[in-house]
Amino acid sequence: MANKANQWNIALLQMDIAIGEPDLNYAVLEGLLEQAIKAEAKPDVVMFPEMWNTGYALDRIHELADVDGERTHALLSSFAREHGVNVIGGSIAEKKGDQIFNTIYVYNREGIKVAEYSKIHLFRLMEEEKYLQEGSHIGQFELDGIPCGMMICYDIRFPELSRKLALGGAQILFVPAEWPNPRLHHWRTLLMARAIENQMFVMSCNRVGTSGTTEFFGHSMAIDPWGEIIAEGTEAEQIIRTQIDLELVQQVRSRIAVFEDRRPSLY
Ligand SMILES: O=C(O)CCC(=O)C(=O)O
Repeated sequence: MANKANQWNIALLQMDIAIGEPDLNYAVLEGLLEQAIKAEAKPDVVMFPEMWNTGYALDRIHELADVDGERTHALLSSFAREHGVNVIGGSIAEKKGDQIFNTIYVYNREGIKVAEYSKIHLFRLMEEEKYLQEGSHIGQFELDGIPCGMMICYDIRFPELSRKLALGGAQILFVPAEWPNPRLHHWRTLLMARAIENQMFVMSCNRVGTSGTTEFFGHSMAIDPWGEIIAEGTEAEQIIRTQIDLELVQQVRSRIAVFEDRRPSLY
């Protein structure tokens, strides 16, 4: 169960990512995880950014990606079990056979992998489609009995996906990202829109730092089902902490009955 009935403490680990240096990135993440767990309000859920193991080193991704996710699994599964914490494992470059996926692993408090999701909309502006394989299913799962959804970065531009997750029961949407300048306005607006239109919590975790000439602005956000930003990161590496009460989802949904008022026969 969540901490108290339906309450979750969430920690968003807004990290910098060294491009093409998995050893460094695993070490940075381990440090942040240790820090996250030391807080007085122990997190129920932790999450990190997109492609945190390699960054966008796409031209060397076949040699750098985590083969069958084994290194990531060893770290995250044992962390989840040791500390009794749910883990939304950001996303990693994952090698399966000769294909590379951009994949999130989700662990429950026992350290069991309960779900995985590979990005289904590949971002052409970063030439993802030339190097990565798109996923073939959506990201729906439960943690502590709470229905959740997940998507990755560019996926938030596709409202049909979050609506499908909401219709499948999701009360909270998790979004790891590497969303760069100059599109802060898009990032904030799209995340708020996904929360408002689906009347669910949205938790996003973006990276900070630079990669070549590309700058990443952080601004990881926790947004409630009313669309209010309840926590937001700066542009520095940091842990953003928030506490949510999942009861709010039903309160907002019963106040404005969007799901009952839909007219799917017309659109
Ligand atoms: O849609 C955007 O503007 C950013 C998307 C992106 O950077 C990504 O999916 O990696």
